[in-house]
Amino acid sequence: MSEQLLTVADSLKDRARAALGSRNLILVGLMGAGKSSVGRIVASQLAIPFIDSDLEIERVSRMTIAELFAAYGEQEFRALEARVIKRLLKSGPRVVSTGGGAFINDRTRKHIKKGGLSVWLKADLDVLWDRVAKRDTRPLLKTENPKQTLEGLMNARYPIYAQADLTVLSRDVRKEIMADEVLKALIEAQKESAAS
Ligand SMILES: Nc1ncnc2c1ncn2[C@@H]1O[C@H](COP(=O)(O)OP(=O)(O)OP(=O)(O)O)[C@@H](O)[C@H]1O
Ligand SMILES: O=C(O)C1=C[C@@H](O)[C@@H](O)[C@H](O)C1
Ligand SMILES: [Mg+2]
Repeated sequence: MSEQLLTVADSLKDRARAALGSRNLILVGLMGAGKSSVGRIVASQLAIPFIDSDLEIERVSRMTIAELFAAYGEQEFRALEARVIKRLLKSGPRVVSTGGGAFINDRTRKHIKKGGLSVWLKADLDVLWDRVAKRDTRPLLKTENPKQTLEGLMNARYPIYAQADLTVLSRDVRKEIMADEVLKALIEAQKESAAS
């Protein structure tokens, strides 16, 4: 990378870090949108801690998400998810990647709205399907026709994800490029709020 390009990359990180301040950045969106993988890169670029709520739930419960769904059902999982996310957002700045259903739950969505700046990674069905079809660990997709189930979740959930503070289109490009797009959206949002 030339010296000039390095400077541009550095200033993107610095400007995004300044725009975030002490707030948390919370990634929301459907399974496969890239919340966990892109969130990790964003946190590393901003040099702040990264936490994935699904992994944190698995750590505190000492069970996998699939085991939690099987043993206690979705409702209990959502209650645990709400408590874990509330706790994770108590201090900042952090990047918190949430599970796909977190923002859909009313209680969890309130914690997220209060706890920082939310970013919806929005992707189309084919991008999501290509990614989630590679692993069968997602309990909600253990159906006769998982692609159709995913489409149903998109239809039901997209109007709710749209309530996030920012939306970034999750395209079929490298995760690093997606991470840069999140940083740019953060800077733009800060500029707009300073101008209003
Ligand atoms: N931009 C990208 N390009 C290529 N592959 C990607 C990209 N983003 C994510 N992936 C891959 O897609 C899969 C799903 O990504 P990831 O686990 O980050 O999604 P998620 O939004 O956290 O999903 P979940 O809600 O299930 O936790 C992973 O295998 C990841 O490596
Ligand atoms: O979309 C969802 O409701 C889910 C997504 C995953 O991240 C996990 O949190 C769990 O499998 C539920
Ligand atoms: Mg994830």
